[in-house]
Amino acid sequence: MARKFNNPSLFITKEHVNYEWLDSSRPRQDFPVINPSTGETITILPDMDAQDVTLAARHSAAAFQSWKVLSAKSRGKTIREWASLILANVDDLAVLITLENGKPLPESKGEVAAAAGYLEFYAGEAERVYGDVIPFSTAASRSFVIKQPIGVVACLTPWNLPLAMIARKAGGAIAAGCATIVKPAGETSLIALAMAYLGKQAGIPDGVFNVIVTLAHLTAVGKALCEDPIIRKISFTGSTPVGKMLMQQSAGSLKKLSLELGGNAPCIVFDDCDVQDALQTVVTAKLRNAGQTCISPNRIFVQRGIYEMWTERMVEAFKRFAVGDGFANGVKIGPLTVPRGIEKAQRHVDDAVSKGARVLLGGKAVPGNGYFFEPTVIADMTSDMLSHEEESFAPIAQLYPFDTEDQVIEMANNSDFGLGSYVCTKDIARMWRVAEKLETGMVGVNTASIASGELPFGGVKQSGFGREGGKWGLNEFMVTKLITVAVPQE
Ligand SMILES: NC(=O)c1ccc[n+]([C@@H]2O[C@H](COP(=O)([O-])OP(=O)(O)OC[C@H]3O[C@@H](n4cnc5c(N)ncnc54)[C@H](O)[C@@H]3O)[C@@H](O)[C@H]2O)c1
Ligand SMILES: O=CCCC(=O)O
Repeated sequence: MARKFNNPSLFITKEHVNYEWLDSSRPRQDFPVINPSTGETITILPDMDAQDVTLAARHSAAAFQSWKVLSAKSRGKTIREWASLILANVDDLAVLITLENGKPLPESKGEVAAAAGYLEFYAGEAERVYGDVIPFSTAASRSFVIKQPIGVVACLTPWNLPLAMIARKAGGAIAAGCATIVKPAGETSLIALAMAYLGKQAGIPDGVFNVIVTLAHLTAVGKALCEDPIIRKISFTGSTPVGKMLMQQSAGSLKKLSLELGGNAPCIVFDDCDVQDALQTVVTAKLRNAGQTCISPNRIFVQRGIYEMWTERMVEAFKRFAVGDGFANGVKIGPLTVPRGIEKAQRHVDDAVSKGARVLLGGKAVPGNGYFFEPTVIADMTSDMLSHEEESFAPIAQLYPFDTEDQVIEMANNSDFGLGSYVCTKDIARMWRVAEKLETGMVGVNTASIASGELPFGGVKQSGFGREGGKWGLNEFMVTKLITVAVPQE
């Protein structure tokens, strides 16, 4: 392992994965964590399995009993300390993210800051979980509604924002008074283990934040998390097929679920927009994390009057984004995190070309050991193409011409998915009309910054349900209880 860490304890190897509840003497297979820039093994970790889920769930249930009775202020103090430690270790954590996810180091540092931001927000918001007093319909009783933590929560987190998504899920759950079992994507396990280490240093009690790392036992671990009756809630970010499977597997134990599934974000560029600003917004949003975010503009609709000019300028802008190892200076686009991402990107490009689209830039994987895909611009997309149906999750801008507002709303809503969407226009009335008609959980108007601790993140249709962030996100980890008190009249 060539990278030097200021705090070497954050690089957790097989030997250090040794929780109180883990039976370390039981023989386990190992799995490699791979650097997607080089294809090299960063380290190996123990491949945990369904038995470990059972043990972790029991341990969490015990920890929940003492964590839930603390005041929100007291829990918040520990969570804020956790956020401070995360910020204090930003350089090392960013190295871990770049090592296993591949994104450029400055972007990884941004993700560390975002993760701390989620924790800080939830730490404060938990102090504002208010109840209700119901106006009485009979003089003989009074009714109150309170919120209580739901119990043990399983957080299944993705590889694209491997630290921020843990903070957005587990941060909310823990602030609400729950205990958590985090199952990160196996490809990005190291950052989850580092977060657990810092949580312990901050004073998060044993059992409140557990991590199960696995690659080979993914299916069995996912099933065990869904079926264990101790676990009361599943919060998942990932693909729609996996989300549906988890929902089916959770039916027997009737768990509450939040599913943040794939998107297929429409981005509508009207000819009255500020082209320079819009271009910067769309290009930045598209190429963030090499196009691997669920709110990446996937279908970019550009009004006919500016279509050719926009297309040319987008190509020029994409050419300025250097592709390479996320540790190299000046690199703006790292590799795709998983090799299957390359296959999907190529499938989308080839399908579009076969149906008449024009590739204006890129269009291929970069030869070598890393999982790099060229920044790609494709013009003249149509709704019969594969990437109109599903997100590409790659640095590919897909451009569609359109003529009228009504036409583009129909094109944008012609999707099974509904997570993020974007509108670029200077016309305020149009902004409202279009934003209200788009069938998505979130709309960015002249901005792509739509994710932050205080905002409700989530989708509709096949993009799932439930929200993360804000009071909505906290509520996902709570149950509503009615208390009615008899008040006999004299
Ligand atoms: N919403 C997001 O942020 C997000 C994140 C990752 C992938 N995706 C989408 O999914 C597509 C495919 O990515 P992939 O090949 O990694 O997808 P996948 O469906 O194999 O896995 C997605 C996530 O689900 C987890 N997972 C898979 N099977 C599971 C199971 N049986 N039980 C529990 N967890 C399980 C994985 O660890 C991973 O984190 C991407 O191209 C993208 O469109 C979306
Ligand atoms: O990819 C899913 C989450 C994207 C984000 O929060 O910015």
